[in-house]
Amino acid sequence: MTARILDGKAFAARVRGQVAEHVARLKADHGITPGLAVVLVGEDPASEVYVRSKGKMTVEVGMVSVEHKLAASAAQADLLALIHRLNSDPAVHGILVQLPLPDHLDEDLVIDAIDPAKDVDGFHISNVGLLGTGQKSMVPCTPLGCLMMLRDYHGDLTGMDAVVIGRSNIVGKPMAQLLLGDSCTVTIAHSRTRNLPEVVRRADIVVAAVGRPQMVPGDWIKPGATVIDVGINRMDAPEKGEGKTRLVGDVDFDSCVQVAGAITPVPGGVGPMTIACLLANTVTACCRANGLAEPEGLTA
Ligand SMILES: Nc1nc2c(c(=O)[nH]1)N[C@@H](CN(C=O)c1ccc(C(=O)N[C@@H](CCC(=O)O)C(=O)O)cc1)CN2
Repeated sequence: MTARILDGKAFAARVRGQVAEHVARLKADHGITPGLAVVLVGEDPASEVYVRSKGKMTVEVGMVSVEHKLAASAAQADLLALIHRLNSDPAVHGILVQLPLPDHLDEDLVIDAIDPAKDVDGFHISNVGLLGTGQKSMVPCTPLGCLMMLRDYHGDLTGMDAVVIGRSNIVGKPMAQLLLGDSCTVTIAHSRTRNLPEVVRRADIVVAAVGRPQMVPGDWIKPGATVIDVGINRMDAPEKGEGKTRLVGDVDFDSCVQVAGAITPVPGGVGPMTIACLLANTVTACCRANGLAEPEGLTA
């Protein structure tokens, strides 16, 4: 058996199309244009690429994009002052601080300075608590994208056994909460989990988010299971030429694709959904701020 490949690039394009339609309606019916502010501190090359893509796609769906670039040496007080300004700017409905931050900045303090209603990353402690208690919240973009893909493929997830490998605040924990919210039986596994292969073999849904290249081999996967690969690991690829690299996920695609029922590739799987869901969250935040109906199918 060869698994069905879940095409995140095409799915993300559809989500962006839905966002664009909603933005057009907000403008036409209410004269409101959603605005997203992205803050980049320093010159991490990958972060620069992601921030550029976010700005470009924000404009493409008809929203206003504001970018703030701070030097790598920026003081915490200056970053917090910028966030406070954005919090009180009525034209800004979503605020995102690109991670990782330089080491001298306190990530928790910075994230918790963002107005929870504008926290389109869903990382603020208030949103974490709301999600954990099953209340309306802003939902982290990558797990939201995974959930959308799973719902699209399976329809109802009720009663399915899901194993999330990885316990990060950004992906593993919120992913587990979302799957629980959809009535899956959820296990969070991690590097210290005993008998990890056996635990993973029980799962109808495997979400791999550990940040270890190709860690999950095909013989850990139950035949027919759905495998969602959140890993984005850049590896040397001398076979492509000197100094060349390639991206691999946290699962060994070549062996897993032979056993799984469905699988997301890397690149082109979950990654593109992250920015699509950021745009979806910005429209949701804008609607909530204005007391308007939220876009259907774009929230958890
Ligand atoms: N504040 C945040 N910081 C970071 C987040 C986040 O959600 N919020 N996530 C990641 C980076 N990220 C967006 O910021 C992101 C990562 C990957 C992709 C993506 O489309 N990946 C492609 C491959 C791209 C490539 O060739 O390098 C794919 O998987 O197909 C989009 C966004 C960390 N920081």
